[in-house]
Amino acid sequence: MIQSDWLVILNPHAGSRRGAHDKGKIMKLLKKHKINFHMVTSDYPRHAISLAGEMVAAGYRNIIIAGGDGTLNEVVNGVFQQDNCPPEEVTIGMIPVGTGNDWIRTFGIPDEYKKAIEIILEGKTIRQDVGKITIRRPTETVTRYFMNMAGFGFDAMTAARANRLKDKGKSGIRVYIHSLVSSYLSYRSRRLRYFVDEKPFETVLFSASVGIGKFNGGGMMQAPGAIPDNGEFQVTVIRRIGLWGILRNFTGLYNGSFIQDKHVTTHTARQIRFESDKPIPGESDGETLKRGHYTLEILPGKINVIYGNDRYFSRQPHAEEHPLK
Ligand SMILES: Nc1ncnc2c1ncn2[C@@H]1O[C@H](COP(=O)(O)OP(=O)(O)OP(=O)(O)O)[C@@H](O)[C@H]1O
Repeated sequence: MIQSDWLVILNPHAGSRRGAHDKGKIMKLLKKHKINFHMVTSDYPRHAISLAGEMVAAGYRNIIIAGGDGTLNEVVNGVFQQDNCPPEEVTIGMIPVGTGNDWIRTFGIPDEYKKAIEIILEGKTIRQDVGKITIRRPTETVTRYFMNMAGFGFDAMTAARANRLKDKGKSGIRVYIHSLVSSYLSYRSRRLRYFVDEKPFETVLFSASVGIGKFNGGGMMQAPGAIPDNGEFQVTVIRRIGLWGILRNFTGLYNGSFIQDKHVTTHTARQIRFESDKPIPGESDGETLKRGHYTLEILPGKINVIYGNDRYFSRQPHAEEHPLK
């Protein structure tokens, strides 16, 4: 039976355990705003994947995520791995509890519980594109989905280090700055072939980002041209670059102007494939990926999300409204 209540999936670990600390506060705010809901919590890493699948099977179609980008990523992977209902029938709202909270930046949702809940009540939805990653490894092929951005090379090494710091209880922008500096000291750029809609390119890769949303790394605009409902990724490829090059572009990373640097190439793509002799590190929505050869495909207009403002949308016809029941 289809449930009319909201399902709230709360990650107690998000935001360096802000989820656990603020659980009561979030429940109180939801009740105050007269939102009927059933709350479940993720008890261990990746638990939200199976929870989302089970809860969709139990009839929930409207899901509020109280967590960060990693929790959103897990829930969407759960929605795509089940076959009880098409992802297009699921609507996602976000109460940002994470550290970076980068997905909300493209969707005009403030990093504040009360305002985020008011936006959920307003109920404006758009069907956003979803990224599908296929990782080919010698022993297996793995599929993952993402909602915001995937990164390869330096970006992924930084994300992995940031996750380790978060696990140690560190929080805030310092997590990203610390990870950036320590990754730079140990990272080596690698020769890499990549194919944009099958057109071949070769580079010595420092870092690559594949964006549906524009931001990652706690507010860096790594894919300034990404539009979440236009059926295309924006791909940003940074060639080998020295320390001075990074420092010179640091402000530009936050306002997107770094893409004008001579070390940077951008593409729009429906599919992108990365191949290297030694697999490069990868991440999607900040979650570390297994290493292998990566193929990323865009799945246009696949899941309904509640947004605050539409300034970054294409407003193409497939960005249809999906009224909440
Ligand atoms: N009960 C739990 N104990 C430990 N880790 C958990 C638990 N539930 C979920 N996780 C893990 O918590 C991690 C972090 O979640 P999330 O990404 O939402 O928060 P964040 O890292 O603080 O935010 P952001 O990604 O926006 O920076 C995820 O990798 C998830 O697998």
